[in-house]
Formats: sequence, structure tokens, C-alpha cells
Amino acid sequence: MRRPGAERVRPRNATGETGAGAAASLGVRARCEHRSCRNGFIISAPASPAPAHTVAYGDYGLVVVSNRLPVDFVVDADGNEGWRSSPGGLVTALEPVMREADGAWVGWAGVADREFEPFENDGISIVPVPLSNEELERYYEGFSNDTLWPLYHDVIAPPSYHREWWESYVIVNRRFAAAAAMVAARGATVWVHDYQLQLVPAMLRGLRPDLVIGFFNHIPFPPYGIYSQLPWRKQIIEGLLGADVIGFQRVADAGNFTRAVRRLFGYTTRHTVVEVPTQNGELRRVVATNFPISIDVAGFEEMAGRPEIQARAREIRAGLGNPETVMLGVDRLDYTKGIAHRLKAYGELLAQGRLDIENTVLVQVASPSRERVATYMTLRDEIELQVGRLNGDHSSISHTAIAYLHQAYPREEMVALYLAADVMLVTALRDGMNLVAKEYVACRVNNDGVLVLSEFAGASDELKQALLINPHDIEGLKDAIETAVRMPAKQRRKRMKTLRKRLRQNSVSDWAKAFLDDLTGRAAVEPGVPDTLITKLREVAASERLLVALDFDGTLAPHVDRPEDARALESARTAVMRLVALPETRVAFVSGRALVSLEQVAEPPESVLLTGSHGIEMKLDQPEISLNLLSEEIAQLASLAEILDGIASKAEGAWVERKPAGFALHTRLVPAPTGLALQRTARASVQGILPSLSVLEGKNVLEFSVRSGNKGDALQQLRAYTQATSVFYAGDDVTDEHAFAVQGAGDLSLKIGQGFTVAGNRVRGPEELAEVLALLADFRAAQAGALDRARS
Ligand SMILES: O=P(O)(O)OC[C@H]1O[C@H](O[C@H]2O[C@H](CO)[C@@H](O)[C@H](O)[C@H]2O)[C@H](O)[C@@H](O)[C@@H]1O
Ligand SMILES: O=c1ccn([C@@H]2O[C@H](COP(=O)(O)OP(=O)(O)O)[C@@H](O)[C@H]2O)c(=O)[nH]1
Repeated sequence: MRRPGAERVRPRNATGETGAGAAASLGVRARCEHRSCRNGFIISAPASPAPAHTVAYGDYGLVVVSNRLPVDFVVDADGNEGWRSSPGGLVTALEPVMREADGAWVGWAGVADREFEPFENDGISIVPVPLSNEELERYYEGFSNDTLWPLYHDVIAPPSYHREWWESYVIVNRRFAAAAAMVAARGATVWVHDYQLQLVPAMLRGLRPDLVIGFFNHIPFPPYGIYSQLPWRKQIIEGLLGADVIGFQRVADAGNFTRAVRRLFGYTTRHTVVEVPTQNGELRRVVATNFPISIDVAGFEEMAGRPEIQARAREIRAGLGNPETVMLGVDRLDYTKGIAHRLKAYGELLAQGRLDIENTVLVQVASPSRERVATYMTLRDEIELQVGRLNGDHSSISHTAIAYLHQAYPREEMVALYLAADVMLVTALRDGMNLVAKEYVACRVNNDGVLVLSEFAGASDELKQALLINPHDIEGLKDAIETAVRMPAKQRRKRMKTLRKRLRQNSVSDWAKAFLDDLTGRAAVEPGVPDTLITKLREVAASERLLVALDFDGTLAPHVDRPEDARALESARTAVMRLVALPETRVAFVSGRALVSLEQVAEPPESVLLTGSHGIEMKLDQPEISLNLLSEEIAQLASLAEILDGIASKAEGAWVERKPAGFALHTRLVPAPTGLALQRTARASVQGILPSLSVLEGKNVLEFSVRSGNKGDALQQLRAYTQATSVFYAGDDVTDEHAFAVQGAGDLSLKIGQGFTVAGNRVRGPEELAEVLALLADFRAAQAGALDRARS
């Protein structure tokens, strides 16, 4: 999803500065976008940084931002430098999504005091963000992993609160926001991940109001009683509310978040929607809901079916002495994972003779994690002491009770371990999801094996056929382990089949799609006119002077392949005719088309006000179109025509539309990748020769104009001209967002179809719009009738 941008930028020398300062220090050519700031295209969350007045655009239509990149920079014992897969479930989940998406991944390279150029890794564009050693200590090990991590995991360990850690967290979040702002194309989708970067959404919105911003929290969000301990509890929530959609693993997490918003800010929340008041007195709607993360199920199944991995699984079992039961635990060495509880239960089962050392073994992978954080150092000592004691107490010369592995294994080896294990033990005290549980289920392609799963791991919401346990209840845990070991084959298969079926319903691609569809508004729109919209139509119909302003293509008229064939639906036309006949009611068509072309296809009734070429042309109750080009602009038009004609001639189906103040390159009829490539070439060529031209991106169309304008400006002019007390505006394209953005209280904005929007209402297509216009005409006529009766 790489999109053509003003300039390919590299976030080198990131200093944490924002806006113009950051752009300048990064050596990026900056462009002024005062209009979008003035219009409040999307307003920042309260107390977020002021919108920047200088914006540079990058290349990428999708940008993922997370603390960890999929690869860490490493130096081996011989001083050889290289990259290796980084730890944790976030990377496991996002890697396959990003390989499909052709987006950019902004993150830290896992090493302090080093800067790296952006690079490609395994089909993913990597944009490294540097951290100093002090920031590593304060932002990552300190605030992220010794304040937020324990606080968000039910204070299993006591969180530490230090002001200098918080200051570092703010600085680093600002740097990540600046880096994302530099690589995101205009209007791009930026998906920020996890607790390390909770301030990024609002910071990014301040820098780039044009972006669609999502946030996903991979770890739990704590109940208010715990969250409220945090000295910076308000700032964190303000940071998150900069996003359009905030995703959580579990329903309970989303509920905890919205409760904290209500308690701390008093904002209204309706189901999953938080209404955030903006600086101009309007409401921004932020969605906070659950999207349980998953794994690449088909990918794990495929690996589990590979003969060499199955052979490795047999080798592992043989190496363990081919016991009857192999039990497995796989965790980062983290106090949230409940490793100590698991070992205690296992030790007691051995001590009581309920498990026999001759035919049982526990393989515990405890991969190194956060090794410089004191709590983790202590944990390692405790676990290794416990393992040592258990082995000392229970192992025999030929059989070891626990095979303890303080190592990180590649994915193939993980799959072999899952295949080798009869029982999987996931005993987390609190865990956002726990992908290990899902990976085990995916790999059990023979439908055998038992999963013992903590109810405090997010995975337990979906994997209900596992043996669900409370890890604090050691007796219950012991019973579950024994049940798992002795479970009859038939019951094992039945449970595992159900688990696998459930898992396949939500693969990681489904998770990403669900989140991004919600974020970008691509989710299906229901047919019909919603009741809430009908209520608002009644309200707007009662206004003293009403302006009904309508986009044409895709709104009054369904989209067609040839622009000259577009015609308004008959039902829409009828409704427009009724509206223009009503008192104190003006109708306007607001189109991106040249006015001459709009008049040809729309055949507007005489009193309809017209604006074309995105507001550059106007025809307001007079026969002439107002637009006078300077001689310099006419010369620019000639060069532009030459460039775009040359580009369009390279692909069948692409064409150039002539407009009074510019040209539009249409790519609707060429395959999407070719269309994108043509647009990218056009942008670069025009940029090189005519850098001052304004560029507007629509659905499969790229427009260049020698004079700038947009539908927001056009709507403001129409409002002033008609002195309307309320404005109804409907449109389907991204260019209509400028118009929605200038609407205020007492107006009604209506998005037609899918796609991200700032409009307050949405219907499915032109048929629904025609219904809406007919209803508006009914309500307005009834209002006029009532007034007449009152007067007489
Ligand atoms: O980056 P680290 O500090 O080394 O930690 C590794 C990752 O751990 C956490 O993973 C979480 O995400 C998983 C996928 O959503 C989820 O299954 C698990 O329950 C979470 O704990 C952390 O959230 C990541 O940011 C870290 O990269
Ligand atoms: O030696 C190891 C240990 C773990 N993992 C992977 O690390 C991830 C752990 O994710 P999970 O959600 O279970 O926990 P997290 O570590 O993110 O808290 C899973 O994909 C594991 O397969 C791995 O690749 N090698």
C-alpha cells in the first residue's frame, strides 16, 4: 500500500521534535497546509499538541508503529553484526499482516545508541527509530516495563513511578510520532501498537490531521481502581483518544478503558463510542472495542505438516527418553506467565505420586526477556532455583523432571516442540492474549493433545474447550494437569477438534482486516435510512434557511465507467425538484468536475447553484462561470497537459480529463497496481517540473490544478451566499471530507458508502440518498405548511 508522496523521506537524526522543527531537522522539504488546520479536518484530542502548520508527506498508505521491529540488531561473540527475529507475540502476529500489505513498519531496532537507514526485510519496509542508552533505561525498561507493564497486569509486581521515566516516555513517543508522520502518505492509515506508545495517537494527530489513526493494546487494560494509581493517568488517556479506533484484546479491557474515560473526563460513552469534545465545540467520535488477536493459522498448520518438522518432533521425544507424556510450557521469562505456579503444581503432583517421573517430563522454554529490569533478574533466580530443587528432588539418573531451556527458538523449532507435546500448560496470571496457546492448537493437525489454559489469558475467551484453570488455585491446577494427562483419546480429539474449528474462524488476517475495516470505514454499510438519521433530518428541515449541497458522482448518480454517461437517479432528481420548489430552501451541486461537464450530465434545474473543479468554478444565479486564469497559469496548464497525456498513453484505460484550472488523471479502468504506478509517476513528474501545483487525490483519480480549491471552501462560499442557517451536505469521495469538515452544530453531514469519514451519518449508496432527499423534502414541506397555516 505504498502511495505516491511529496517526497520519500528517511527519519534519520530524529530528535523528538515535532511539526516544522522535526521536518526541518530531518531535512525534509516542507509544505504548508494551513487550510486543513483552519478547517479542523480532524480535530486533535483536548490538550494534545496544536496542529502543525508544516506538513511533509511520505510514501506509505499503511504505516505500523510499534516499539519492536520484527527484527533486532545483534552482534555475536565474534563481533559479527546482523539481524534476527525479535521476541514476543506482537511481532508474530503483525509480521504476516505486514508482508501482505506493502506498508512501512516504524520501530526500534532493539539496540541502543545506534542509528540505521530504512531498509527492506523479508518484503517489509523497515523504518528504524533510534533510542539512546538512557532512553532504553528510562522509556523502555523503566516506564514501559517497570511502570506500565506491572500496573496493566493487575500489579502482580509492584509498579515503580519515576518522573524522569515519564519524561523520557514523552520524548520517545514524540520521536515515534514524528517518524510515522514522515513516512505516511497523505490520508494514510497509521496503526500504532501497544502500551509503550500510548501518547503517539494524539501527537500524530497534532502533526498530521489528515491521517486515519488506529491504536491496538496488546496487553490488558486494568480496572479503574488499579489504573487510577498512575500519576499520568489523564495524559495517557488523552494520548489514546487521539486515535479514531482503539482496539483491545478482550471485552473487559475495552470496558475498563471507557470507564476510566468517564471517571477521569466525564465524557459520554455510548456502547463502544466515546464522544470527545473538540476545541471548536464539536464532538469527535472514537471507537473503543475488542479485536482478539490471533496467529497465522494456515502458516502454522502448514509447518506442522512438513515431514522434516515432524521428524524433528520425533527426535525431541526420543531425546527425552520417549516418555508417555510430554508436557510443555513456552513463555518469555516473565512474572505474568505464572511459571512458578506451574512448577509448584507439577512438583506437588510428582511428590504425591500422582505423576510418575518414569513416564512424564515437563519441557519448559523460558526465553530471555527484559534482562536488565530488576524484577526480571529476581524472577530468573527464583525460577532457576525452583527448577534446580525440583530436578534434585524428583529426577532419576535416566529421567529428568524438567527440561529447562533459557533460550529463544526459531519458529520451526517451536512447531516441532508443539508437535512433540501431549499437554500444553499456559498458566498466565494475566496475559493480553497468549499466542502460544493458539499456536499449540494450530499445530495439533492430528487433532490430539490437551491445552490447559489460564482463564486470565485473553485466549480463554475463544478457546473454551481447553481445560480452563485459575493458576492461583494450585489444587485446581493440579487436578487439571492430572485430568489432561489421563484424558481418554476420544475426549481429547473431540475437544481439540472444536478448538481448531474455533481458531480457524479468527486467523491473524481476520483480526487485521476487522480492525482496519473498522478504522477505515470499509466495513459493510447496512441498506436503508437509519432512524437516527431520520430524527436529524426532521431537525435540519426545521431550519429557517436551508442549504442542501450535494456532490454529484457517486452521490446523486451511481459511479459509471465513462464520466460522460453518469446521470442522477430519477428518484434523486424528483426529490431535488421538490426541494428547489420549497421556500427558503436552496440546492447546490458541489462537484470535482469542470462546470461544463457537470452541467452536461446533471442537467440541473435553473435555480440550482453550481460549483465545479473542487470550488474553483462557481455559477451562482448568473449565466457566467467565474474563473479568470493568469497567463502564467495558462502556460503551466500546457506543460501539465503534455506530462499527463504522456503518462496516460502508457496504459490502456487511463485517461486525462481537461478542467478549466487543471487536469485529472483517471485510473479507474486499469488494474489497481498499474493505476498506482501511473499515479506515482505522474506525481513525481509533475513535482519535478511544476512543484507549485496543488494535488488532490480522489478514488482512482489524481488531480493537478494551477489554482487550489476544495469543496470545503466551496461550501463556505455557498453558505455565505445563501445565508443558510443550516447546511445539509452529502458526498461519497475523500474530497468531500473537506466539506464535511467545515460543517458545524445545526448542520447535517452524510457520507455515501464506505470509507473513513468525519461525517456524522452514513448511508449505503445513491438509492438511499434519494430516499433521504425525499424525506427531507417531506419534512421541509410539512414545516412550510405548518408555517403557512400559522401565518393565516
Ligand atoms: O518487546 P519485549 O519487551 O521483548 O516484549 C515482547 C512483547 O511482549 C508483549 O506481547 C503481548 O502481545 C501478544 C500479541 O498480542 C499477546 O499475545 C501477549 O499477551 C502480550 O503480552 C508486549 O505486549 C509486546 O509489545 C512486546 O513486544
Ligand atoms: O523461544 C521462543 C519462545 C517464544 N516464541 C514466540 O513468541 C511468541 C510469544 O507470544 P505470546 O503472545 O504467547 O506472549 P508474549 O511473549 O508476547 O507476552 C509466540 O509467537 C511464540 O511462538 C518463539 O518464537 N521462540
